[in-house]
Amino acid sequence: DAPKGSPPGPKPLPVFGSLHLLGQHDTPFEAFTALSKTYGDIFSISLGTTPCVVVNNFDLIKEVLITKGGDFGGRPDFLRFHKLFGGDRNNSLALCDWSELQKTRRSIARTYCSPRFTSLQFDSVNRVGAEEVNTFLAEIQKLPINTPVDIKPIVLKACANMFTQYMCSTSFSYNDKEFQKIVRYFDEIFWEINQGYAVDFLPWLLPFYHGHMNKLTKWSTEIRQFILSRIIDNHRATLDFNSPPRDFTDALLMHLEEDPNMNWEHIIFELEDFIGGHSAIGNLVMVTLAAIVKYPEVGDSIRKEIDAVTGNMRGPNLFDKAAMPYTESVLWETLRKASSPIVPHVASVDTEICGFSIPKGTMVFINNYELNVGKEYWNKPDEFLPERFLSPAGNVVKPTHFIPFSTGKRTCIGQRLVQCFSFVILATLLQKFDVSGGDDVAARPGCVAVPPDCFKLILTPRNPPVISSD
Ligand code: HEM
Repeated sequence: DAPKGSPPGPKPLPVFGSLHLLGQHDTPFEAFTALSKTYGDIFSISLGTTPCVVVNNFDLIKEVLITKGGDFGGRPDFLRFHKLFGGDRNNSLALCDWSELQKTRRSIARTYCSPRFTSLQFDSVNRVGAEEVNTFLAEIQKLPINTPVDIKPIVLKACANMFTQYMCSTSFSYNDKEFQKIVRYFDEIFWEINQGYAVDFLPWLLPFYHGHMNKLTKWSTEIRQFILSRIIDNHRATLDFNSPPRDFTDALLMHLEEDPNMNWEHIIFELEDFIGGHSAIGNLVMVTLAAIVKYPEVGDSIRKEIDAVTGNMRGPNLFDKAAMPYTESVLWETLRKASSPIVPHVASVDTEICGFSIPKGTMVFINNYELNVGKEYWNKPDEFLPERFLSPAGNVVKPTHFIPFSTGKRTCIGQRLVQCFSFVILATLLQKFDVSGGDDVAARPGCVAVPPDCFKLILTPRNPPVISSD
């Protein structure tokens, strides 16, 4: 086929490009869907002076992420990203460009962050999850009942301890002031990463963001100090190179000795990145609870499943997940409706998409919003229907175009931990409590984050029936 040149797209304004077009919708991804109706499933758009391409259907998305994944392994060069990672975004696993180092970092992480069902690590995830939800429940039970309470900090602390216990064999008291502060900073950063800022594309606005950028540096510096003094120092002092690694932290420290391409900074940043993953799970749990408040029948169906599986003689655990497909499908439906954006990719070479030429450096937005809520892909996409993920036989089935964790070489490393820990927190909470709330209980479209200070929830203790689970 003859080369098609650049993809069509709106004519940019000087300096601002087409940034103004994104402001006309609730989320940039809704704006992309609207523009695709005019310009087609692949179009060009300048954001500030950055040349970008947006791909809007599953075939094009597969071409970028899988078939040509090697050509699109870069990430945007936003100043914010540098600020969060010690001045260099290549310290970050999610925001770095593709490299040999990234390949190594992903492979060290795989055993721990994507534990196989029958592995020792999976057993450890289950044990840590079960222990931590007991502490979590004890904290929740201290809260006043039948009145709105701020449960997000408690959910986040439970998630943080699940991560630090699993990855670093260390956990913290919920009353520990330093721990509380660090959990809050991680959550601020998660919220921050989920926002788009004009300064990302208009770097000359930087002077106006001076205070903001300093805040980012402060949060990340304090987190790093905490991880060093409260986690790593002790591991280094007790590391035994002749024994197998006790956890992910040991594995990283041992790798440092063996691999001349890894340095001390890489280890700290990798650990920080992974521990930070807990905020994503805490926020996902909050977004799921918001859906349960809005659709009480969803909570009732989850409870029916928990009561049947546990007989209410014990708390739910990860080995119950296979027998609780409805509860799992609620999490998938939450991820679909939340439609969390895929981090933009960047072309690392001159290449093509669908015959259109894409010069090196072009930023590529993957419009997964369309995949998650488009009428061509889903029946009644606006409704919250977890059943859509259940087969007639009652098993969880996900359509291939549903990729909330993306796909290809930069796919999310934490997805299995997300599925494990969010399941166990949600099932434990709903076994013991009815959850309700006021009109402010809502999640934003196109975002799996809720603000650090978010809605409160009313927890009413249940007296679950004891059911024979024979
Ligand atoms: C609600 C939960 C989460 C969602 C929806 C989510 C989704 C995603 C998505 C869409 C990407 C981008 C993939 C791409 O660019 O093609 C990503 C990357 C990534 N995620 Fe997650 N994620 C979640 C939680 C986590 C957790 C808990 C961890 C850590 C344990 C984690 C670690 C990562 C890493 C390291 C990357 C970067 C991979 C790379 O660029 O090579 N994520 N995630």
